[in-house]
This record gives sequence, structure tokens and C-alpha cells, in this order.
Amino acid sequence: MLNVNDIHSYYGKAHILGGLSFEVKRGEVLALLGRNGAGKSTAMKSVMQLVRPREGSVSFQGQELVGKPAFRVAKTGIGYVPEDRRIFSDLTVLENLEVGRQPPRDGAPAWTVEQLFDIFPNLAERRTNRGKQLSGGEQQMLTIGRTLMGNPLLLLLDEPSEGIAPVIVEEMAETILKLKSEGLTVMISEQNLHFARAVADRAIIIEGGEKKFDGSFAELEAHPEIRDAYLSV
Ligand SMILES: Nc1ncnc2c1ncn2[C@@H]1O[C@H](COP(=O)(O)OP(=O)(O)OP(=O)(O)O)[C@@H](O)[C@H]1O
Repeated sequence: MLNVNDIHSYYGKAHILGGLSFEVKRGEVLALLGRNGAGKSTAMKSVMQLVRPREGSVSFQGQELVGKPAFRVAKTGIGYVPEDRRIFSDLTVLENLEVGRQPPRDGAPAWTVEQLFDIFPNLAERRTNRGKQLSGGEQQMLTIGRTLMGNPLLLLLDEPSEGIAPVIVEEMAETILKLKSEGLTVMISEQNLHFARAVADRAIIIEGGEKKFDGSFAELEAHPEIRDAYLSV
């Protein structure tokens, strides 16, 4: 579905991704793992063209994304939830969701607000509360809900378990599994191996902007030296 092929991305002169390649297959949850600063967020931004790879290709359903403006990438059906949760703090939960509304898309689940409230019951209870009245975990759920209102085919979640209470982390894992069961394809970036293992079908590990591992969690467990070398666990 998404093919990232040999991309090189930079911030100014700093060469961050040094020929990164990976694939996201339709219907799977893929975890992009790696330590702080490994390049996970940059890889997601390079898919969205918020950072434009200077070399290489990013193709989504056969369509080349490199060079497109980010809003056009979003229109191809990729929903992106960045690490910093940006909600509209003076708008209500319902209004925040409406901001994300896009027409239904072939092949993607078409979300209604009520269906999202089934998935995020906390938000249902707080539908008329303003964004700033929500907890960090609720804000995180709201950014995901708002992105789903765009009816994406592929959802990119940058560190969904970061900075939220342990009980909410569990809810987040259940949410991602529900989204998968609705037919969504998901890529998450994570430092939390436990969380990634609970939700993802496959893992990619990056370090220094290069891929060091691509395989199942069973394979990863069979090679603790890989985990020890590239993950902080
Ligand atoms: N806007 C920027 N300008 C310059 N360097 C940056 C910028 N953003 C990130 N970097 C650098 O790029 C490298 C990769 O960062 P990136 O955020 O992609 O890592 P990450 O794996 O997502 O880690 P984190 O968990 O910290 O987000 C790091 O060395 C970081 O310092």
C-alpha cells in the first residue's frame, strides 16, 4: 500500500534518513521502533512531505508522493497524527471532530461522529466540553478521532502511547486494534516495545536514520541482541 524506497531526508545540512526503505501492507499495523532521535518522526514527516526527501521515492497505492504538498498527500488518504497533539482548545469535542470532516473515500471506513463516540466513549461523555478541559489522554484520542473524520485509508500515529497515563495507554492499544478490525491500515512510531507488541503485526527498527530490523515480534524476541542494541528496554 505504502512503499518507501531509499529516501534521504535532511534538516538543513543534517542528513537524518540515509536511504530508508520500508513497506506498509494493506490491513496491517506496522510499528516503527527506535530510540529517541532515531528518525521515526522524520520518517513519518517524509511520508507526509512535511519533510521532503531529497532522494528516493514514497509511493502510496502506486502514486508518487515526493514533491506533492502535504495537504495533497492527506487527500490521497493518509491521515497523520503528529506527536504534539494539536487540538483547538476553545472548540468543543464535537466541533474539533467536525474540523476534520472529509468526504467518504473508496475502500476506507466512512466514519460518523457517533461511530467515533463508540470507539472513544470518553469523548462521547465530553462532547460539549472544550478541548482545553480534556485530559492529555482525551486530547490524544480527540486528535485521532479528528483525523479519522477525514476517512483515511492509512493512519500514521506518531508515538501514540507517549505522555499518557498507563490506564489510557491500554485503552489506546484497544483503540488501535479496533481500528484495524474496521479495515484501517496503521503505522505507529513507538519507543514502547510492550505497547508496540500489543498492537502491531510487524516491527521495523531504525537507528541513525537507517533500517536495522524488519520482521515479526517473534523474530525480534528470538534475537535479544537486536533489541539490546537498538531499543531502550
Ligand atoms: N526540525 C529539526 N531540525 C533539525 N534537526 C532535527 C529536527 N527535528 C529532528 N531533528 C533531528 O533529527 C534526528 C531524528 O529526529 P526524529 O524526531 O525523527 O527522531 P525520533 O526517532 O522520532 O525520536 P523522538 O522520539 O525524539 O521523536 C534527531 O537527531 C533530531 O535531533
